[in-house]
Amino acid sequence: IHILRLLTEYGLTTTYGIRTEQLPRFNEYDFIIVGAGPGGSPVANRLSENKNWRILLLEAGGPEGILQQIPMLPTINTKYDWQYKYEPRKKACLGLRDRRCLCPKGKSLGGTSTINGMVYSRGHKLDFDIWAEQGNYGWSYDEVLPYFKKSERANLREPVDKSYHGKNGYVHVQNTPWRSPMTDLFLEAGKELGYDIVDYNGRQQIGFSDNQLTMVNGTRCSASKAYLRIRRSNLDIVTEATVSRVLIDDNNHAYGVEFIKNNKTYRVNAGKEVILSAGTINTPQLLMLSGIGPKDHLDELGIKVVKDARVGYNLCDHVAFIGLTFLVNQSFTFLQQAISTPGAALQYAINGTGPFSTPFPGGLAFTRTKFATDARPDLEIVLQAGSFNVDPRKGRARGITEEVYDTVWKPLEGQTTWGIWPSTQLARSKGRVTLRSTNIKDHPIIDANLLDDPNDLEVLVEGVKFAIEISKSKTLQRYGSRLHDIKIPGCETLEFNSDDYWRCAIRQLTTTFNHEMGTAKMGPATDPTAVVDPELRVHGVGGLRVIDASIMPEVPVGHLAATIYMIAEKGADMIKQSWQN
Ligand SMILES: Cc1cc2nc3c(=O)[nH]c(=O)nc-3n(C[C@H](O)[C@H](O)[C@H](O)COP(=O)(O)OP(=O)(O)OC[C@H]3O[C@@H](n4cnc5c(N)ncnc54)[C@H](O)[C@@H]3O)c2cc1C
Repeated sequence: IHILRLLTEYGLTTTYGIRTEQLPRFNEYDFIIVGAGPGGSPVANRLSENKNWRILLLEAGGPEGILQQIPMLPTINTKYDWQYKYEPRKKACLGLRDRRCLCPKGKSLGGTSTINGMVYSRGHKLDFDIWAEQGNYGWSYDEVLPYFKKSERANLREPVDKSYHGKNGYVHVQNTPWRSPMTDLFLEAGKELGYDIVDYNGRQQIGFSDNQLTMVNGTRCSASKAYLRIRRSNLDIVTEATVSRVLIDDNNHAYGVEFIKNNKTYRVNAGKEVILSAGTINTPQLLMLSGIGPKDHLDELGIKVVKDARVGYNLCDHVAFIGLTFLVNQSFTFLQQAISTPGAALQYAINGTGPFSTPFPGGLAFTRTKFATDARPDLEIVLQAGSFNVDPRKGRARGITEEVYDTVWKPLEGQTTWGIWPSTQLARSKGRVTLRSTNIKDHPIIDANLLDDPNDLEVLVEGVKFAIEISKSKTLQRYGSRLHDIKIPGCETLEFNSDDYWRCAIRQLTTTFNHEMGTAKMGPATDPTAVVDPELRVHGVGGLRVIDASIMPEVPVGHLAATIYMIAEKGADMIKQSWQN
């Protein structure tokens, strides 16, 4: 029975098959890795394949929890989440609590892959060719595809371009065992609009698709579940250990880290390298606390400058709009009330299938708007088979205020709805992460600067129009699909459904897909904005690499984790090669 297996694996033990130590067993390791997300976990696994090396993985959070294993259950805003927020700005997130978009980040073994939406989607071919053109040797699509495949263990329904997928990797990629009827209608509407139904990780990204998800046997497959359930005596994993800085000697060489556990500070040495995989927010925080960052900012805080570098800049994300709701006459969508039945729970408990086995019942499509400048899709739409009226917690989790909920969604309670979240893929607005203080426990300042570039807003307006076209398709008209027309607070004076109305609505109900990236940008030494080189070594500092979402020089299309697994697999190989020579 599924639930018994879950309880055995995740509920009755504390380490879930992952061997952890209370404290490092040695004073020195060959490699110290900071952070156990999709960046750090694969690196710990691959480096410990070399039995002659001792590896230490330090993670600020604890082990994953049992609830994180059940895809449908939301786990953001819990102890497994750092619960960051963006700074308020004048151009986005205006209708949200305190005018702040939320920035959840996973805090446990597995990192953000334990709280994410589980969508497995790679960047577009051209994304990586552009990285390579910028002087990042080794990162063209043809060179990174083998690493995507190396990380993946695919078991997918058709359509699937088999030659693009891996079968023997650690990350399980599957379709959800249970599919909402709304997904089928979405795909049918896509066909009606002239799109192909595609494997978006294969030959062609543009088209409509069912989700490919990082999951196995109806449960979440996080980075730690994938890569750390190995028992190797040369790999020590210490949880609840928050690294507070990298130790760097007078020759600008990293020789270890300082970390805090149970209010005590410890030091541990790295004979070969320290690898930062603490994610897009915490990696720049750690770099800056260690003296690697913009000189003026470090001076302000009295931090001794080791290397003046553009750390924290280039913050980018896929910005999205969450205010689009459609109504239908028939109850074919995913009603929370319907799935929270004992029957659905029992189905999951026994077989690991049914609605509980899906993180969000939907599908997605990539397309090019009139603003696209090259072959890449600049718009993604994600189907939500049920809007916030179906599950108000989801709205609150995105920062929707009670007042906005009561005005827009409360009148729809009990009715059948669906929604689409359009998202700008090649977002041009750039933000920045800075330190709030020199204390590791203080949340960094995250100024995402969303929708600063008008292009990002206009692509979303196109996304809204595309969603309306889908609603107008014959397929959905059979169910009387229509746009919900209660105006979003803050935009009442504008003509409903005009471009200006949508511009206003998007600025009110903004979100991101929480694909924050780019704050320790990869680039050659000739690029003054680069923090790490194409082999992920920090420019100007020896013995220190960054392997996580922060190294991405430009925003790729799609969701992020698949690309981070690729970066980690490739990064681990580069480390192995450099120590073999
Ligand atoms: C709500 C949400 C939904 C998402 N949905 C998807 C999706 O469907 N598909 C997708 O591909 N991506 C999704 N993402 C994004 C994706 O999960 C992240 O981009 C990815 O996990 C980032 O990997 P990372 O290794 O760079 O960092 P993280 O996964 O954030 O891992 C960093 C790790 O470092 C640890 N750490 C941080 N600071 C320290 C320190 N000082 N000392 C020790 N340890 C530290 C953290 O606790 C964490 O475990 C989503 C994200 C969110 C928040």
